[in-house]
Amino acid sequence: MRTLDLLRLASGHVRALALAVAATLVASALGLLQPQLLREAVDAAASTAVPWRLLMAMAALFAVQACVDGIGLFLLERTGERVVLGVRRRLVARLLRLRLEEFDSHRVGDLMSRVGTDTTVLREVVSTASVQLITGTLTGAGTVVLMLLIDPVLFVWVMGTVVVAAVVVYSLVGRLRTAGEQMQRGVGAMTADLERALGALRTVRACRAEEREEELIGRQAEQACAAGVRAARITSVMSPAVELAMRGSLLVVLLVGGTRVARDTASVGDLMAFLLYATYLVIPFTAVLQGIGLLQKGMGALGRVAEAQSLPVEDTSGAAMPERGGIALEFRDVWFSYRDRPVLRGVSFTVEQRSHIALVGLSGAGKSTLFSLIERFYEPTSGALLANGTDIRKFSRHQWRGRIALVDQDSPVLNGTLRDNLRYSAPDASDHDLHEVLELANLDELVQRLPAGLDTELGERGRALSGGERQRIALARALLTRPELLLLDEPTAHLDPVNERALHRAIHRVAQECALLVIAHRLTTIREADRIVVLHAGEVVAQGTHDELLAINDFYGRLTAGDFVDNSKSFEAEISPGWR
Ligand SMILES: Nc1ncnc2c1ncn2[C@@H]1O[C@H](COP(=O)(O)OP(=O)(O)OP(=O)(O)O)[C@@H](O)[C@H]1O
Repeated sequence: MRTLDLLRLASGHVRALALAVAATLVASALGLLQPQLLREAVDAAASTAVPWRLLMAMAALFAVQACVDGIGLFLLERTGERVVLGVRRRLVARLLRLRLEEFDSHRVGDLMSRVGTDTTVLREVVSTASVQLITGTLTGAGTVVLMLLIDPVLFVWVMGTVVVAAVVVYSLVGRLRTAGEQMQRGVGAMTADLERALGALRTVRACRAEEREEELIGRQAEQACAAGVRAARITSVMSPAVELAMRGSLLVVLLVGGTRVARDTASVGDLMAFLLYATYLVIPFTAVLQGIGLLQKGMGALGRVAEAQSLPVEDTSGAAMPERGGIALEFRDVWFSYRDRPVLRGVSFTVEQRSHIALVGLSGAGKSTLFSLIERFYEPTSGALLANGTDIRKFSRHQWRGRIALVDQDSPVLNGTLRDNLRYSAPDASDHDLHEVLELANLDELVQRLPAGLDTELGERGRALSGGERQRIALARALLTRPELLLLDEPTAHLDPVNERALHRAIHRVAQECALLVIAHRLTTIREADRIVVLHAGEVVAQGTHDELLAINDFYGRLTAGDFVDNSKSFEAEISPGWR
């Protein structure tokens, strides 16, 4: 099965590979001619003068062999790189499109190590193991035939020792493969942990956890090392066994062949040629051995690459959306579970066109999950989300996401300039559009302050910015697509009162143009809304305006008595199952 996968890897590169293997084979064949010439030269030198022509031919043969060998090697390395390029591109494309559930059950660092380390092992299989196995086998076979032709009796002696080595190798190959697999898994786990720790470096430092992390990641590295050592142990048994067989066979050749020459039953030329072939046999034999070892390691890596390549991706099919004109979104009896844990239970509410709806509820009530369902990161377990009456599952995800925009709580800023960051959602936006949304998000002052304005590099994940600035950049980016439905996760969380008021004005202006669904923690944000949906433990427990809810819902009153973000802990403690 995996061998098939391996062959499939090489498809598309068959010509280049065949050319490379052919060059290496020609080089090997030229090498095989050399002992024949030597034999003739030695036997001729015994009776006549030094045969210069033969010696010149041998020198030329050496030179041509080296050139052809070099060309073959280059072609192979190049093909290896290209095969890996293809694998990496396919893998990256796949990982970027995986269903979000997959990231709940796979570690990002481990997936990354499949693109980096595992593909590097694969390159070795393609560029080294393939030629080692093919040319090693063919050259080995050619050498064997020539040895048989020169002296069959000597050959049988030599084979006796070689068979012993072959049996040792065969018995160890499976274990080498397992060790290779374990090593790659260890490297994957180490990369995943390192990625996690570096991604949260500030927390690591603040918690003084460097040593603990070092210990943990070091342990993963040790596991990879232990598997590597196991592989080395197996190889260390294999290699001396082969070497012993080789040296033994040389001794046998010298002993048996020497006796035969002494008794005049074979010529010195025969013995020298045979001896040279016997030493030459070491090269293909070792090559095949190393090729088998590499192939086993490569199978482990291939397994990991193939597994990542087969993870399910988001379905991109679906009908085109109708012309723009505003979205009215309806949640109709939506149920949803993360794995087997129900998080939303029969949620129903509507976001009318150009309306402004606030979602409130305690931490863990399911507010962000509602956003994930709207973005179609996950699908409801039952029930449906309808846009202007049509189930959103009917539309292509790509088109649907083009009509809505999401500003998350962590508002990530990507690497690059401010302009790159803003245009991330709308690559064709003009500078005029950019300035419009910058003004809307109250960012013009920031642009003036930045040394290179829109072309200032923001650093990885926007480290040079404050939380509020990052949030407003995320908002400006979202607005640039002119969404028909804007999802905001507590947009004023990081803002001071001045900026908060400015952002509220911005939101108010945006709300004239599109529907707004806002996860709100602050009273000021809640009050802005046309209607408030109160969510508790995955259920909509009340809906209405601020004043209506104050009158009818005791929980809502207590929830909004202060800025309940700060008081949520005491609310949670107070709330009993019968609070409604
Ligand atoms: N990827 C996930 N896998 C499993 N459970 C999850 C996942 N994401 C969220 N949950 C769980 O689902 C529940 C609802 O989470 P959600 O993030 O929607 O709440 P929230 O109301 O947005 O909370 P907050 O205000 O704290 O952001 C929580 O109990 C949370 O533990």
